[in-house]
Parts: sequence; structure tokens; C-alpha cells
Amino acid sequence: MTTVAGVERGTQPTPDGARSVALHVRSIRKSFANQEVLRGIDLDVHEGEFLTLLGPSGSGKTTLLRIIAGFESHDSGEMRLQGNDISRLSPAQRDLGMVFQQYALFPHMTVADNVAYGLKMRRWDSAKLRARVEQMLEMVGLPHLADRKPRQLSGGQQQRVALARALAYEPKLLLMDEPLGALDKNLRLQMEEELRRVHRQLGTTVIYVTHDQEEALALSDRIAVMQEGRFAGLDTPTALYQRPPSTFVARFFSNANLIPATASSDPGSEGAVVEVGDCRFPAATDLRGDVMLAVRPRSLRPETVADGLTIHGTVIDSLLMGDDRQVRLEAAGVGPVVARISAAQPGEFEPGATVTLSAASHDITVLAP
Ligand SMILES: Nc1ncnc2c1ncn2[C@@H]1O[C@H](COP(=O)(O)OP(=O)(O)OP(=O)(O)O)[C@@H](O)[C@H]1O
Repeated sequence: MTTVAGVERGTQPTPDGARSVALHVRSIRKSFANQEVLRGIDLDVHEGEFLTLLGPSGSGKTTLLRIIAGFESHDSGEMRLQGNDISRLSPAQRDLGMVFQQYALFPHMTVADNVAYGLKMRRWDSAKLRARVEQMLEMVGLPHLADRKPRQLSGGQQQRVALARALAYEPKLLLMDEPLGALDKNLRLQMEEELRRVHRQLGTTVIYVTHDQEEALALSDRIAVMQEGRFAGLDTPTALYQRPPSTFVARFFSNANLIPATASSDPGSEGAVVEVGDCRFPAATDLRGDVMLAVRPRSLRPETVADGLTIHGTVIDSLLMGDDRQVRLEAAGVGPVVARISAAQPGEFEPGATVTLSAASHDITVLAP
């Protein structure tokens, strides 16, 4: 029952068919020395959901995760885990799984003992414990390294052990803060696949922190985009990417170009018409007056369209990126614009070249400025 956005993946419906809420967060506020870093966070994470907190440095992601974990107190608001108020519980009482970038393994213990640690703390009997450790090491592909010490492992292998350790006792909720941040790109992609597979297999509810859009896109059922202590958007990756709710999300999440325009009522229809320079096209929006058009680099193509935005510009630079070419141009009446065009596309895209690019109206989101 996996969908494109993966929303249904691994979730456990309640008898009435709705997905039950694992973590319920309402109106969480937090200030440090008069600076408000969380400004009223509302969030319901569903059973089995993989939810990512995505945002620039300082937007409050780690603070929110630490408050959920119990390492940090909140000033006001409420938090319930599977219906129970956890606000006053210590981190140990909350019993959550955690994988942090800096959350090191115990160096003096073997890999197997690291994975067994949480099970011993919970007094699992030894036969059950051994079977579980074996199963978890199997799951992360490291059964042959059970007797090694952490220093004898690569960074990626250490993160796999950390994941196995956090998941071993089937926590109600797994919190992960930039767990792949220290890994190189290839290893990160490999670990993303691994995380997706493990999540599908176990159906654990996960809250994941990252500032990397691609990582968030690859992993998440839903993404909460954080901006200065608030959610600027909370939706499936596809919805946020294709229909960003604000200019901040458009820029941060899909690297969209933001192009000033004017929207007015279309005398010929119920809808609106958007004007940029001498280009006019119908648009799906209730906004009128000054607006901002969000146009993703990939939506701009070297062709003309009947309904949409057409821009003429001079190429400033052109960068080959594998199958794509990233072209930056200065467009007449619009300003700087970035387009991402197939490298196989014939045509002149070298600096100084004059080009015409268009985006179809259905690929353009009209936003309040
Ligand atoms: N213990 C603290 N004392 C004072 N200020 C803090 C403390 N912890 C965090 N802050 C401030 O709160 C704000 C949010 O920090 P937080 O670490 O939650 O952001 P973040 O989105 O996780 O950033 P990053 O991606 O850089 O980790 C920042 O301005 C930070 O300086």
C-alpha cells in the first residue's frame, strides 16, 4: 500500500479506518534568554509515519526534538505520546529511541553488546536478547561484525549499529537528529536506502531532523518546514515541492525562482490573469494585486508555451551537472533566473547567449509576496 508520497506506508489504521496519532504536540513554546525559538508548534505524528523536520540552521529543529525527547523543557504547550502526557517524564521514562550524529556508540563494548545494551537495561531474558541482537544486526547487514569494537568500523557501519541499537527494543517513537550528517555523499545515499527499508520493515514512527532537502524528499511521508520557530509548511514531499504554501518554502525546498508579478480578475472568466512584463496568462489563484510566482528551475524549458510565462534573457553562466545543465540568466524585466535543462537539449547555452525559456501555467505557483 505504498503511495507515491508514501503517506500510507507502514501506518496502522484504527478500527474506524483513520490512522491513530502516535505523538500529539500542541502550542509548544520555548525561549532562551528572551529569544523565542519555538513560537507555538502544533503537530500530530501518526503511527508508523516518517516525519521530517526540515529547516535552515537556527530554525528550531533540534530544540523541538530535544523537547520531545525530554532533554529540554518547554515553556508552555502540551505533548502526549500514545495518549499519555509525557511533559513531566524524564528522558528515560519516555523510553524513546534516539540516533544522533554525535550520539556515539560505547567504545569499550562490542557491536553486539552495543545493540544489546537497551535490552539488558529492560531486563530481556538472555535467549530472547541474543536472538533479537542477531536479528537487528542481520537487518542492518552487519552480522559478521558482531564481535568488533566501534573503532574498527567505518562511519557508515557505526551509524548502522546506532540504528540497530535504537530500534532493538521497538521504541514507540524513534528520534533522529542529522544521523547521516557526518557521512560522505555515497554513503549517505546508501544509508538513506537502508533507513527506508528498515522503516518499511518495522513500521516504527520516526521524527527525523535534517537541513538537507534531498534527504527529506527521499525519506519522508510528511515534511514540516521550519522557519524561525514556526512551521512554514507541513505536507507530503510532493505537495510541498509542487505547490509550496509560501515563498520561503518555495525557495528553501524546491530552489524555486521567485518572480514578482501582478494578478487581476480576468474579465472573460471567473479566474485570475497574471502579468509579468508583456507576458499575460491565466492562473489559478484567489490573490489579486502584487504577487510572487514560484517557478522551479526544471519547469523552465527552451520552448514557447501557449499558457504560461515566457522569458527572454542572456546567459550569465552555465554549469554541467550530469544529465542536466544549470543555466543562470539575466531576464529582461524579471531579473536573475535559474533554469535546469537537459544536457542533451540542443541549443546555445554558453555565457553571453540569448535564450527564450517558458514555464507552463500549471507548473507555476502564485504566492503572496
Ligand atoms: N541552550 C541554548 N541556549 C541558548 N540558545 C539556544 C540554546 N539552544 C539553542 N539555542 C538557540 O535556539 C535557536 C534554535 O536552535 P536549534 O539548535 O533548535 O536550531 P536548528 O534548526 O536545529 O539548527 P541547526 O540546523 O544549526 O542545528 C538558535 O538561535 C540557537 O542559537
